[in-house]
Amino acid sequence: MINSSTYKYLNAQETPFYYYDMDLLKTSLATIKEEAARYNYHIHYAIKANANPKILSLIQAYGFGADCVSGNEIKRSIDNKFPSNQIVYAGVGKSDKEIEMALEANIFCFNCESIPEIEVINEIAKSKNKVAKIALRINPNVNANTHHYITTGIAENKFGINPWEFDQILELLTELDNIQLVGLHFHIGSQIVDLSVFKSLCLRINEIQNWFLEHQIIVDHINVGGGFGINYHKPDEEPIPDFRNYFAIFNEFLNLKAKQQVHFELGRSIVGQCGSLISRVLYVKNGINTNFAILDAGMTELLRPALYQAFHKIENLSSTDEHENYDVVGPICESSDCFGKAVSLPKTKRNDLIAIRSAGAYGEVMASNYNLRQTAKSFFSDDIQI
Ligand SMILES: Cc1ncc(COP(=O)(O)O)c(C=O)c1O
Ligand SMILES: N[C@@H](CCCC[NH3+])C(=O)O
Repeated sequence: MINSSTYKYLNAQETPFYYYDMDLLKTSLATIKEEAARYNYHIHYAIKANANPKILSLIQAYGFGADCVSGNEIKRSIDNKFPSNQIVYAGVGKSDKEIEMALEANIFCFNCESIPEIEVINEIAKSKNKVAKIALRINPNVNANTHHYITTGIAENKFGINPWEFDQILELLTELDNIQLVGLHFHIGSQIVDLSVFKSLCLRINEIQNWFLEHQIIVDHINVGGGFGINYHKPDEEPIPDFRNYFAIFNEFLNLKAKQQVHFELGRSIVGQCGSLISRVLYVKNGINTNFAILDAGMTELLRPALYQAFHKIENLSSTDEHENYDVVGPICESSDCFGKAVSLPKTKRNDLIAIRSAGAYGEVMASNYNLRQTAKSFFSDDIQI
């Protein structure tokens, strides 16, 4: 929600830009910390959701670890003071160079996604006289009931190790001296709002963990990944997802062994609601069946609608007139450059300020310079002098 003095400040800036409500982020972080503490859960923030340094240093200050998917994300985490021993590193395609730098940085754990990757990590660790701690990222074949493109834990997906490879993995672990198995890791997808999916995940993890126990393997931690979704339709009514019920599911359904820790990798649920993309109307023009509101922001600033037909609430911050329907589009030379069709907005005109809400996760990080666009700036509520 943007009040009138903030509006005045934002309206004086060159658009488009990202605007972050840092009070909301602080409240979200405090809530997560409190709810996770009930069960002694360990939270790693998924840097991929938003790697803006100012956001990272605030998250780090709450004591969370970092979940990374590239060498550069590991570097960015360390630069923003995330302790290396709280950094986990997943990804199906870790390069030798990235593995080397992660070993040099002494990260907490590699979440390994294939047998050849484990062999390569062992080889590189050996050359450095180190022992790499690893967790097995397992593909549990649990349907996340979310958009097809952001489902990661069904058998057809490229992510993780399949259960039919477990015997081979056990053999390998006895042969490799520079690998230490410390965890089992799962991440089945993103924007999951149906909590029963997490119950199904827990039940499947129990089955998988039992297989390992039958083979005399007890790991230190179970990493259940991230994926908890946000309410894109009601960012003001539900600015913070229901972490209490979310964490309670894992407490109820996950069978843990003594001293076993539970790790989470939360991205969207932490930062999603605190960010908005702020843009200005360049032109309103008549189409055959619709009016187009053409913004100065496009899919280059926020790709999600073009890539996944994702819904983001769109608000006209400058007008309170009667509502009309608009197709809200960007300036990019692609027909998919559309933020919403038949969006009901107060009568909209050139230079009105538009907020595209819930853009804190997978917004700024997925921006591109296609059409040689300028990189959008970001503003933070706590920097605004009113
Ligand atoms: C391995 C892994 N962990 C955590 C996340 C964070 O997911 P989310 O932002 O949905 O919480 C992702 C992204 O989906 C991921 O690929
Ligand atoms: N980028 C996706 C989520 C993918 C998460 C990374 N595995 C989104 O905007 O919803």
